[in-house]
Amino acid sequence: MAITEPIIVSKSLPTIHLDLLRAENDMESKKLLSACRIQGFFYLDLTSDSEICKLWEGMVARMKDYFEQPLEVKMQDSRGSHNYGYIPVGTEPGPKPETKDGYETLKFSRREFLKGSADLTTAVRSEADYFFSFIMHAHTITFMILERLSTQLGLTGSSRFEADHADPGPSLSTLVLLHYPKHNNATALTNVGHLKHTDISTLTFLLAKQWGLQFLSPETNRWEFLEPRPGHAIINVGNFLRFRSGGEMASIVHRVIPLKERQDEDRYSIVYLLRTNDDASFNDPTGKKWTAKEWHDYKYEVFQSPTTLDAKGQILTAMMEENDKMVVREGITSE
Ligand SMILES: O=C(O)CCC(=O)C(=O)O
Ligand SMILES: [Fe+2]
Repeated sequence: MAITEPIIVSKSLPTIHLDLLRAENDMESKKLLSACRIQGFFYLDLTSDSEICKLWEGMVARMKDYFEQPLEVKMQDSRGSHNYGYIPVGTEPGPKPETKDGYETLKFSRREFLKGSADLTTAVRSEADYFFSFIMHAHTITFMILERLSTQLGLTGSSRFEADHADPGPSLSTLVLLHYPKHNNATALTNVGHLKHTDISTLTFLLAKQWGLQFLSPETNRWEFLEPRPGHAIINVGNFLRFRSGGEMASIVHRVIPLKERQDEDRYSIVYLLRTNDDASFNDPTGKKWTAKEWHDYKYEVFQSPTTLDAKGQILTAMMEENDKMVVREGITSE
């Protein structure tokens, strides 16, 4: 896939400044809303927040230490859950035919942390304060972005997006640490990248220093690489924000593909998925009603059963690969 396709780097993503959003700068909030409507992805400049930049470094160091361990040690952290514990490489289908995914993950749900749950693995418990501090930062930033979006749209009271994300209502907000091991030149490429999908989230906060992330640009209809930028997160709109905004916000299909045919360095990405309370509900584009929890569970079921993938593949992309490009294009032409 990577070898036959040209490398196209996206030039369209806007950069939003965290300090201006925090200061409730109206122009910056307007830029934010426009990015969520048109591209569905944007860079968030974090350089004004030395604490989160420092946490990013510390998280990567801890990920390296963790993932370096022998597989049998990491497998002791396997919990058979989508929200906490270890999952080895090759558990889900890959982006290329006949391949499996090329990443291993360690996940922790925010709720398990808040509860002090015994399900948290030893590896997580021993660094609990550090990981929780990262979750709190990522949560506060994504929550603040939701507030700015609600205000820009003139939403009030229980119709504001934050209302569906209130504590202590249970939610599946989760921190996912991903390691894509570099490819050995001698072996067949059976484990590669990350299948195309849209996110089961309201907003996704992603930190990565290595290339690989692509989105299906709604402006050009092409797969474009998103350049990793130091000091910048990549934020994208998830399914819930798209559905709850009546399709006004774009939850865009993305995947991970090595820049060259073989990935020549280890790739580490840190993903915080801000999710709604489990009982929040919405209608999908076909009009079917779902709770957030039902949508989460069903989408994961499809993800993990390659036999139903073709038939139900649209669920993975939230039925949007074709539809949404049209919605977004209409959005652009009507402006
Ligand atoms: O690893 C990445 O860069 C992307 C991961 C991703 O899309 C996800 O976890 O939803
Ligand atoms: Fe994703």
